[in-house]
Amino acid sequence: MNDETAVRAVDARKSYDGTVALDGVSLDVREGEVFGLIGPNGAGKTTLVRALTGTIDAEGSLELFDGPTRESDRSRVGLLPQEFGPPERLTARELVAYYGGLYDESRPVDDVLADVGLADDADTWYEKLSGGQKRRACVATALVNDPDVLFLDEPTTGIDPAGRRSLWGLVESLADGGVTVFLTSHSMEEVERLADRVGLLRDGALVAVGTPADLVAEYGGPARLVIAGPDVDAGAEPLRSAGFAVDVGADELVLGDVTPSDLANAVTALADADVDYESLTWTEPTLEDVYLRLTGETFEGAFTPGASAVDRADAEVDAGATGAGASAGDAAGATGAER
Ligand SMILES: Nc1ncnc2c1ncn2[C@@H]1O[C@H](COP(=O)(O)OP(=O)(O)OP(=O)(O)O)[C@@H](O)[C@H]1O
Repeated sequence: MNDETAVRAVDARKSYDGTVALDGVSLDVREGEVFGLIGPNGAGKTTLVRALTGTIDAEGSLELFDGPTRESDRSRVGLLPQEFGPPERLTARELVAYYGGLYDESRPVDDVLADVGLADDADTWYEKLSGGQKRRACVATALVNDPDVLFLDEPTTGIDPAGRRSLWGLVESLADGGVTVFLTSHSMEEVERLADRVGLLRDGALVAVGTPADLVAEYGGPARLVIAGPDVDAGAEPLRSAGFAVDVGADELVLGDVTPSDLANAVTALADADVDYESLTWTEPTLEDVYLRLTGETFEGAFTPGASAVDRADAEVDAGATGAGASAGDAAGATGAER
C-alpha cells in the first residue's frame, strides 16, 4: 500500500425518482488498499460502486487514479457487478476470452480461469455451470484485463465455503501485488478478514470508517459470557450477587462486560449455587456487533456463537482444579480465549 489515492468520492449524491441512494458520501481509498463497504440492503453500496466506476451518473466528485472516473483508463479498472448475466451459450473460456478481447492487452485466459478455480470447467457452457461456478467465471471477467483497481460487488454470494476461501486467497494475493480492491459484502467474516479498512453505509451515508480492529474497539461493545441450559435462570441471582450484570434470555443467561479474569468467578458462582448448565461461551465483539449496533438491526437471540466455548465438563474441571480463587490465566486458558 502507498499514499497515492486510487479511489475517491467527494460528496457523492444520487437519487432515483425521489429515493435518496447516496446522501453525500466522501471517502478515499489508497493504492493497494482493500476497502470493504458494508451496510444493510438498500443502503446504497451498489449505487456507490456504480458511481465510482462511472456506470451511473452521480453528483459530486468521483475519481479514479487522481482523475475524474469518466476520464479514467478503463483498462486499469476491473468490475464485478452485483448482477451480471453474460451470454449463456459460451463456455467459461470463451466468456473470459470475449472480455479479454475488449482490451488491447489481457492476461492468458487459462491463467485467469485457474486463478478463480475453474481450470477444470473451462470448456463447460456457462449455462451448465453451478451458481457458484458462474460467479467465479464472472470474477474471471473482471480480472482478465489485469486491473490496478478492482471493484467486487458481493463477489462470493453463492460460492461454497471452500471456493469462498480460495477467492479470499486470490483477493489477498492481488492486494499483495499492489491491486486496490473495493469490496462490498454482507459477510462480516469476509470483510473482517480481507479489508484493511471498512466503511459502513446506512441510508446513503457513510456512518463509520476505520480498520476492523478500530471499529470493533469503538463500537463493538463488551465481551459477553453466554451460559445456556434449560435451568440456567436459577443462576441469575447468584451471578448478580457475584457482581455480574445478567440478562435472562430463553434458556440462557448473558453476562455483559466479562473479561477472561471474570470467567472463573462466574463458574464458581454457578457451582456454589448448584446451577445446572450445558455450555459456557465467552464471546469477544466482532465486526458483526459493530454492524448490528450501527445499523440498529437486531434479531432475536442476537448473540454470535462464540469462538471459545467450554463445555460444562471442562468448565467444572477447571473450576475444581483451580478452586474458588481460580486465576484469570487458568480460566482464559480453558477457553482458549485471547484478549
Ligand atoms: N435503478 C434504480 N431505480 C430506482 N431505485 C433504485 C435503483 N437502484 C437502486 N435504487 C434504490 O436506491 C437505494 C440504494 O440501492 P442499492 O442497490 O445501491 O443498495 P445496496 O446497499 O447495494 O443494497 P443491497 O445490499 O440489497 O445490494 C435503494 O432504495 C434502492 O431501491
